[in-house]
Amino acid sequence: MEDAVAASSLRRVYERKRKDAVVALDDLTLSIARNEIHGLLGPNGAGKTTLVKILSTVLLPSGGSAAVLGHDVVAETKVVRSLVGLVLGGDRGLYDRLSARRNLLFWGALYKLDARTVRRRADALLERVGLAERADDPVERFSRGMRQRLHLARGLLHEPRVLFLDEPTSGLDPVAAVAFRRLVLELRDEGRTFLLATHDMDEATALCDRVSLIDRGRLLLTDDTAGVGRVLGDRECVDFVHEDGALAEALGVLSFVTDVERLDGRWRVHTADRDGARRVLAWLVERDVLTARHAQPTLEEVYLRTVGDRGMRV
Ligand SMILES: Nc1ncnc2c1ncn2[C@@H]1O[C@H](COP(=O)(O)OP(=O)(O)OP(=O)(O)O)[C@@H](O)[C@H]1O
Repeated sequence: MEDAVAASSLRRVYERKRKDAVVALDDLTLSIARNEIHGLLGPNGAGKTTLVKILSTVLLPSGGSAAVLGHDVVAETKVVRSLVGLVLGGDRGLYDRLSARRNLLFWGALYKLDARTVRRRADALLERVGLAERADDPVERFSRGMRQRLHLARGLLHEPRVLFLDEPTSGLDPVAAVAFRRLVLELRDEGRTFLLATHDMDEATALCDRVSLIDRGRLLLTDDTAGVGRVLGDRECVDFVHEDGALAEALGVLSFVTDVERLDGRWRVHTADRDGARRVLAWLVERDVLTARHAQPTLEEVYLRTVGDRGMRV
C-alpha cells in the first residue's frame, strides 16, 4: 500500500528581486505512513510551511516530486485537494464577523460541497470540536483555543484523509492544548494521517509516532518517538562559568550527567531530565560555583548535537 505522503528530492526556491534566491527546500525526501501522526520540527525559516504548502497544492515545487496517497501533487491537484485538509494556526483564514457555523458554510461553498451536506457536516463538526453551543456567535468573540478548534473543523469539512496542521496549538493555554491534542488522537484513531508542523517539542512527543527534524530546507533526521525521546531527553542543561577544567571533568563522570561541553566562555552540562539539572545545580552550589543557571538548548543546538552524534553533515 502506498504511503500517505511521499516527497522525493523536493526542492523549492523563492526568487527575489535584486536579492539572492532563497532555497527553502533542498533535496528533501520524506515519507509518512498511513494513519501516522508525523511531526515536522524545525526552527523559524526551516522550510516547514513551504513543505506543507506544496503538499496541499498551494505552492508548486521547483524540483523533485511529492504524492499524497499515491497522487502527484502537481499532476493531480484536484484529487490531492480532495484528500488533504490544511489547518493553519492563529488568525489566518477565519472571518471574524461571521459566526462559527457561517464560516464553515462559507468554506463548504468554496469546496463546492452540496449545501445540505455542508450543513449536516458543519453541525456534526461543531459538536465534535465542542463549539455547538457557540455555533452562532461571531468568531471575533472566540478565544484562541476556540478558534483553533474551528480551524480544525474547517479543515475536516470535506472529509480529508490526510491533515496538515501548522502550529495548531501555538498560543493556547495548557488545558486548551491538551483538549486539542486529544481531538487529534481521536481523529487519527478513525484512520486519518497527520503531518504536524511545530516548534513545540513537548507537543511532538505527546502526539507523534515519528518526527522529522528539518533545518535550512534539509531533512536532518526522521525517527520514531523513542529516538526523538533521546533527542528531547537531552534538553535539560545547566550552564556555568568556571576557570577550572577539573570541575567540568568531575561533573562529567557523575551518573546523572550525560555530557559536559565547552561553549564560548562557559560550560554546558547536559542531563537526562529536570531532576538531573537540579542535582547538577546543587552539586555546583556546594562547590561555590554561583554562576550556574538552568538552561535549555535551542532546537538548533539539539539538532547539532543529534546530527553530530550520528555523524551526519549539517
Ligand atoms: N514568499 C517568499 N518569498 C521569499 N522567501 C520566502 C517566501 N516564503 C518563505 N520564504 C523563505 O523560505 C524559507 C523557509 O520558509 P518557511 O516559511 O517554509 O519556514 P518555516 O519552517 O515554516 O518557518 P516558521 O517556523 O518561521 O514558520 C525562509 O528562509 C523564508 O524566509
